[in-house]
Amino acid sequence: MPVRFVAPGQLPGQGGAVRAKICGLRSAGDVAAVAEAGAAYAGFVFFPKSPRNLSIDEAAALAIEAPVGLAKVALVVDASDDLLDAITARVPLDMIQLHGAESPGRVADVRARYGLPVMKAIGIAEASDLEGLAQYEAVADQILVDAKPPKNADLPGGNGLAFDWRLLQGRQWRRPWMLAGGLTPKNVAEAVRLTGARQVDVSSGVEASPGCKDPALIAAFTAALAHTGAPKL
Ligand SMILES: O=C(O)c1ccccc1NCC(=O)[C@H](O)[C@H](O)COP(=O)(O)O
Repeated sequence: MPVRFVAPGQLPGQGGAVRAKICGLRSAGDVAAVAEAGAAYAGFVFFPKSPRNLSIDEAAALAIEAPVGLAKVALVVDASDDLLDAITARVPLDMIQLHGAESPGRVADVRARYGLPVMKAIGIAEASDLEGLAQYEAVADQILVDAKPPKNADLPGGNGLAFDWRLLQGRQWRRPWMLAGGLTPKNVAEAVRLTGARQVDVSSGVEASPGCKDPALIAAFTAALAHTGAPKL
């Protein structure tokens, strides 16, 4: 499978900056804060149960005005082709994030149908959860390694929970990947140090309340990446 989306400095061993994805943006102010902080990716959530959910029209307006160079990611959960058709028709995107129980076959289908890089989220709570990762590395452009949600949680992600980062130590990766789950300005440098992540994703940890991003926390989050031993973006 050709890798269609590999930004400089993201493959293991290549060095470079640690890139940040700030997920769950809902306003032009959020997008401006993310761009100002030097984040690499902006995430828009299409999941009605989420406090970060936004309509296709709202996302289109934000994405169209986003600065060049800020990668726009649509996050969906077990989305139908109809929903993805509607999103991709209106919202200028750089990546689709699949955050449900999508099979490897579904990941491959989405990638082929929309011609966009696909990032598959995998929930981790214990070592055995890593076993299924390889089959997604074979079909996805990137992997989002996130905390597994608690049983009966309303949200499959964005719960502000961390997992044991030591589970990732020494792992060989076949694709660019991002670390997520319970990251904050206070703990992200340690998380990067322990896992070797070159990309990190955050939502709750840069919010004043669920769904309300705090520009100061966003800036603190990317500033904290300067203390990871890699240059800030
Ligand atoms: O953020 C949401 O509301 C959400 C809803 C449904 C599926 C996934 C969701 N978020 C996924 C993300 O990309 C988060 O950034 C990631 O899970 C980390 O979240 P957090 O632990 O809150 O930083």
